[in-house]
Amino acid sequence: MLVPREMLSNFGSAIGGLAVIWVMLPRWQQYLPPQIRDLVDRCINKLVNLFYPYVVIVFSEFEGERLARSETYLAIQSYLKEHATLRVRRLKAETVKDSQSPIFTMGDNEEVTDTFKGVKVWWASRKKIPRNMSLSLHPMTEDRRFYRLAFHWRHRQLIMQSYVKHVLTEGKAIAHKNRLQKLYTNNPSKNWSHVAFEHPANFETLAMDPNKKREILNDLTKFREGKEYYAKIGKPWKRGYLLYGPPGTGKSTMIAAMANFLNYDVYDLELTAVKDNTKLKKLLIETSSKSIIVIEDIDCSLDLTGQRKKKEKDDDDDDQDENDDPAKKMVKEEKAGSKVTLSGLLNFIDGIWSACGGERIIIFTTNHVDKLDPALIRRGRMDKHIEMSYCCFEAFKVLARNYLDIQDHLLFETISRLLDETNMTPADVTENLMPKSDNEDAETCLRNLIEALEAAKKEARKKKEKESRAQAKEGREKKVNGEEEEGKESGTSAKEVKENGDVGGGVAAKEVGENGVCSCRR
Ligand SMILES: Nc1ncnc2c1ncn2[C@@H]1O[C@H](COP(=O)(O)OP(=O)(O)OP(=O)(O)O)[C@@H](O)[C@H]1O
Ligand SMILES: [Mg+2]
Repeated sequence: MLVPREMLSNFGSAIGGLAVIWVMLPRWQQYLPPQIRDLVDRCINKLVNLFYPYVVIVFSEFEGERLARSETYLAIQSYLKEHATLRVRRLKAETVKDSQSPIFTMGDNEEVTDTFKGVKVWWASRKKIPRNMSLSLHPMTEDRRFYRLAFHWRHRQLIMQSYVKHVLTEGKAIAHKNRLQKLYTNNPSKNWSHVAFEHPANFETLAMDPNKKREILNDLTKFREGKEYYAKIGKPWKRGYLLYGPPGTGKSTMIAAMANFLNYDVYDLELTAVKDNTKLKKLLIETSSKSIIVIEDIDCSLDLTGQRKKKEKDDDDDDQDENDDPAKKMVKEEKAGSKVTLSGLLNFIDGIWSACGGERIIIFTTNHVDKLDPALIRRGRMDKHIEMSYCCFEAFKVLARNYLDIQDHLLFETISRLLDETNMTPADVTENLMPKSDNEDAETCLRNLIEALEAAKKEARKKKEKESRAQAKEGREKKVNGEEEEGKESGTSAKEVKENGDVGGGVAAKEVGENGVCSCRR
């Protein structure tokens, strides 16, 4: 009930006015004995408390010397937007930075009530117009807006210790939910620049084994809600994921789905554009909480694999290609310009980064997990290793539902058998499931997929046969070479023996010499 409180408020103000008069007139007071003065003081206090038993807290929109917009005010605004705006008649539409759409907040001088653990509180949105209407460089700060929270003094403890904290936590969560997600990228000239992150991937549309998917979702949920848990076990609130698997199995799609699920920003870290370890530290320190830091194709990014020698050799082999391919040349030049090292990255993940902020996920992706230095991906750094593999039947069913709106079909059995017999990435499966023209219905798409699977199976069989022929040929050549070697060795000894024979006995030397020639021929 707002009215009685307002009436009380007015009456209380009158009593307060009397109290002020009393305090402001020290000349009267000096003629009274101190005991009487104390008594009058106490009575006036009691009277004020009796008629105005409310405590009022004011939260201003701008604070500090530089009049920055108060985060507390913004959190309260978000909280009230969610909990109270439906009950007020006058609303204000505001465009807030990083928010997806204008937000509707309580209009000036509106009031609403809220209840917390059975206790009622009163919120009012107020505006103070300065008397001096002089021109200002900061016109928006001229109108001093504030929220006024009133509650009975009996609940002072509960409101100040729990309710305000609850409003701020919930308000921040609401603001975070409504904000625009961002995708940050780094480049050599500027640390991070960002665009809106608008990837449509989600776990519903991600094709993979449902049990594995559930496990990942549980892991992410546990992480997101794990603030207290991480504090309890004394571990920084961070988690590393390694996604590995052949190209086109959904590693990048999985990252986008994770970001959408958690509503986190994404920092796509391009290591080849980072000059050295110092710059790397600076970049990572600048990341905000509630974010995913991604290093894609970590095995290709830099010399992080600990296989420098081999890489150098590969690079030499690539020299010829680079002459033809300017893109390859550019990558090589970028790598040559970057001095980020494996130890730099590891030190950072384990060291200083652990100390700054929380709620960050780091993800590495690779096509060649076996090439990575074990130090880089050991548990504790990369806590969870997720294999993204070729399309299984369960994953296909998700794709069929997404692309063709079908849950079941007569051709599913054939597809299931073919998927068991051959490897096809989800990317290739999706390509076949997409209708190429308006005339293609679901069945045509499934038949296209069957055709592609059969072709892939044939191709794989041919490749296998070719490989086994090559292996057999190699084996035969080895055998022949081995025999020749053996023969040579026997021949040499024959010669030696022959030489010896010339010294010692001619018949024996001839016999052995003949044997040697035979063994070679054989
Ligand atoms: N598991 C999947 N679920 C749904 N769609 C997928 C999946 N895997 C691949 N796709 C489709 O294939 C396309 C390519 O997949 P994506 O870029 O995620 O593969 P990747 O594993 O990151 O490949 P690379 O190793 O080459 O980076 C995606 O845009 C998506 O349409
Ligand atoms: Mg990728």
